[in-house]
Amino acid sequence: MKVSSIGIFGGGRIAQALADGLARMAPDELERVYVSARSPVTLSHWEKWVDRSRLFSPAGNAVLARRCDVLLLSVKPKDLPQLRAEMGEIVPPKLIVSLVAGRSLRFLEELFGCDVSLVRALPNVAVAVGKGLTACAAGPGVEPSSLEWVLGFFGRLGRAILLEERLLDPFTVLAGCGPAYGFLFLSLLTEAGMALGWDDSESRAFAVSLLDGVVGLSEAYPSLGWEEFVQWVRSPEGVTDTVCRQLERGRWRESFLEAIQKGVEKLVQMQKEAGDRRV
Ligand SMILES: NC(=O)C1=CN([C@@H]2O[C@H](COP(=O)(O)OP(=O)(O)OC[C@H]3O[C@@H](n4cnc5c(N)ncnc54)[C@H](O)[C@@H]3O)[C@@H](O)[C@H]2O)C=CC1
Ligand SMILES: O=C(O)[C@@H]1CCC=N1
Repeated sequence: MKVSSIGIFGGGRIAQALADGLARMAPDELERVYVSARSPVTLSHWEKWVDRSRLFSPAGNAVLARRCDVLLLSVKPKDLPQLRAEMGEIVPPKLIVSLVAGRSLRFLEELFGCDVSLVRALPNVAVAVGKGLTACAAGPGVEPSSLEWVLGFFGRLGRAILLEERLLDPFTVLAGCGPAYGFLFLSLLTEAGMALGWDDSESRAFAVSLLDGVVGLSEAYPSLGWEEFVQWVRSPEGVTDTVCRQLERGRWRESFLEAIQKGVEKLVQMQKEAGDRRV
């Protein structure tokens, strides 16, 4: 599929992560990007990536929808109907790529009609550094070359995989939201360091080095299970053992797994409220 222009509708957090990733990993791609956003402040951020002539307010959404080959939707789920109305007539061939969490291909098909190609892509913010994890699911009738384009686009920003659509919601909670869980853990490590007497920036640097070491070890010993890694450090009756026992008494594992389940329930509830029948 030949793509000359990519319209990004909604230039917020995930779209800006994409732009940063493109600037690092595929700067040529930014030359064909057009963006619309509601707030002038948001648009002014985009001036570091995209020429001002390619930045639009929502009043330009119809122009963008006409002009661009790929229409990438990155507004909040609740803003999708309004955006659709502003986009006006969509004349095929167009490839619509929706990053919107929890809005099914069926819902999008009802919104945009069945004569456009629809792909859902669920990235995470690590696309900003070329380490994203993005899952894609294609609507019926999407040309293999269009799907290949989407996988290639997100593949340049990390890892891109194809999933059955029914797995996109669990994937959203695990991987789309996942960076937040990692940062929560880093913040906890930092807080612990500060409680033990280091200042904020030293503690933060320790926390990052620690996790970097953990990732390095997991890559160097791929056959070891997570529990084996823990046991490597957790000498019986030792200090790590004492800390781990305390965490286990606080049911931190159960609490985390229950929280993930709550995330899935939240997506289901959001879909129901929007009248989106589940896939
Ligand atoms: N933030 C993340 O890590 C991820 C977000 N997503 C999905 O991406 C979508 C966007 O999320 P965020 O970037 O976090 O939200 P955000 O609120 O930061 O960005 C949304 C942007 O869309 C703009 N917008 C709203 N209506 C518009 C319209 N009619 N025309 C033009 N711009 C409009 C808003 O002003 C805002 O700048 C959501 O549907 C979310 O589920 C998916 C994966 C990861
Ligand atoms: O929190 C959210 O709703 C979005 C979806 C994935 C990451 N952020």
